[in-house]
Amino acid sequence: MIEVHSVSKSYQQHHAVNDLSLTVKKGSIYGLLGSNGAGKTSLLKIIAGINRQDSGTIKIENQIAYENIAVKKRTIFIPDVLYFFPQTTVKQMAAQYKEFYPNWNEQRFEQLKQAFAIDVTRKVNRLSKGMKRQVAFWLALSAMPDYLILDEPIDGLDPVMRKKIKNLLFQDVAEREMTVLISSHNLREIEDLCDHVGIMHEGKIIVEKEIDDLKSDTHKIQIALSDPTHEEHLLNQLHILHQEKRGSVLLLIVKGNEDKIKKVIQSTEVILFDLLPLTLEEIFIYEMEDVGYEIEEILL
Ligand SMILES: Nc1ncnc2c1ncn2[C@@H]1O[C@H](COP(=O)(O)OP(=O)(O)OP(=O)(O)O)[C@@H](O)[C@H]1O
Repeated sequence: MIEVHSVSKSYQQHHAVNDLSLTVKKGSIYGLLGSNGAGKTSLLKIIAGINRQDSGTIKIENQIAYENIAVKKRTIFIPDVLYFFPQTTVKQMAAQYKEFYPNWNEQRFEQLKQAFAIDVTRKVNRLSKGMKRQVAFWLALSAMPDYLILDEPIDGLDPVMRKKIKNLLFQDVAEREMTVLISSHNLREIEDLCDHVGIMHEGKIIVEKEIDDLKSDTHKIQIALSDPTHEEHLLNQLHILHQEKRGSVLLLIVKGNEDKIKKVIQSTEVILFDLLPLTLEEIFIYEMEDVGYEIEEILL
């Protein structure tokens, strides 16, 4: 489990991370979303133990992460800007990883040759941007980390490779409870990957949700009342995130338990009542509206 408690980090006068707390449960995939400059990289570098926070605590499995070799041997951070030693081949990088990471799995490295299909004798710095990223994943997944921290990992990968890497991540999460924290500025890009999503803005988490809860807890409803004078009474009984009127039809985004919502609506006479599914993007649009933010200004 990764526990971030009240962490702040400033550069000169600028608060990159501002009193931020979050928890990533063991075996889950947490998507950290936010616009450019929201503070994602700053936070990930602190969690990975590369930079030190000004205040607050970071614990990985109850241990302080900063300068903790035991934690670092089980954690891999793939940064947004990759670095490989000059003149080093894929094979030489693998040998260095093998030396540092005690769980390095040579058999897996060999197996993944089929997925990545890059000649191991090639110098990594001469590979294309997307191929370098593939090598970073190849090495990381062969090191069998318990914690994988990924900063904008999908950038530069083609769609086939994205799918392959997502499947490999799912496999490691399902089979050996690897914990993944992944940053992105694109909700659509990671919505099928994560079980938790947090949206970061100006150094803070402004909305944080478990995807299954979110999907089962937010509903799009179309309704037309037999007697429009009952509208106010009905709306007062529901937690409404958004409402629109199209003629006599009300379009509502409502939070809460589906059965309870149905019960409330069925206590009023209706001539139309539909409960429709919502996309994750729609859910976030309304959730953020509810806390006073426009998603378009932060993510899209
Ligand atoms: N080393 C540094 N020195 C000074 N300011 C920094 C430094 N690193 C980050 N910042 C500032 O902290 C803020 C957050 O930056 P950060 O890179 O964490 O954001 P981000 O959410 O990862 O952005 P992006 O999506 O563009 O990568 C920015 O205003 C940035 O200019």
